[in-house]
Amino acid sequence: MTIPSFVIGIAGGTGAGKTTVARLITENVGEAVTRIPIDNYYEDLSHLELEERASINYDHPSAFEWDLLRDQLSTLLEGQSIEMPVYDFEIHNRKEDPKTVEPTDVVIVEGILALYDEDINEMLDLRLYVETDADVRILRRIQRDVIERGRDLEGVIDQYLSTVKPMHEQFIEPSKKHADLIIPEGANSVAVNLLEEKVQAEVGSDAMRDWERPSGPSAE
Ligand SMILES: Nc1ncnc2c1ncn2[C@@H]1O[C@H](COP(=O)(O)OP(=O)(O)O)[C@@H](O)[C@H]1O
Ligand SMILES: Nc1ccn([C@@H]2O[C@H](COP(=O)(O)O)[C@@H](O)[C@H]2O)c(=O)n1
Repeated sequence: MTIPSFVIGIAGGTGAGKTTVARLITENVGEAVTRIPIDNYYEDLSHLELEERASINYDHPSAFEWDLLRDQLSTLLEGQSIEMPVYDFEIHNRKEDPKTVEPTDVVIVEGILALYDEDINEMLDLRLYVETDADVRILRRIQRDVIERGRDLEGVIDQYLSTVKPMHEQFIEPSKKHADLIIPEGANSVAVNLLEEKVQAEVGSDAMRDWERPSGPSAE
């Protein structure tokens, strides 16, 4: 594999289609891709009761453990494995056991604030922002949170109006200015096909990577 990996950041509002885009652009390259959902880097809140954890603002940048994400991403880019935390949305906390993640040719860092942090942005080779209308996103979110994340309708609506929407406007939408590409309507087939080709090229041609990177082995 190539070191450092080619790193793609995928940001966008809740329900925009980030995970779907990440899945579609990597589905033909097997294990050459590692996905780092930044949800896994929500602060460890084991010291709080479940009820207190449920009322945290999870859309504010302060909800994330950025130092850990920065450290683990750089470790991965140095070619070493990491013990990535794994998040459980039903208990609003990390699961007990982390997951061992090995370095791969392509790494995808995905989450609402994937383009927020300056240091993380510098580690990204390609910055994507998935843009989908707010009404579509909230409808998707209601469906997902109720079916998959053990929430009730009233709670999803309250959370959306009190934190999700205002934080989107304050932090997530403005992070779009860091994007190299904006993908309208999420998984649109033209964008997905182009990005899929890019991912396959990164997995398939180590030599080209070295040409492209000033800091790559051939530049030394
Ligand atoms: N382009 C699309 N067309 C229709 N449904 C989509 C599209 N993209 C995503 N979805 C659906 O919307 C929901 C949220 O998508 P997801 O990729 O999980 O969003 P995010 O990761 O941005 O929160 C999922 O149920 C997914 O299947
Ligand atoms: N305990 C938590 C943690 C996060 N959230 C919400 O998840 C959203 C981000 O995930 P997406 O897949 O939608 O991008 C974010 O908007 C948080 O509000 C939560 O509800 N509970």
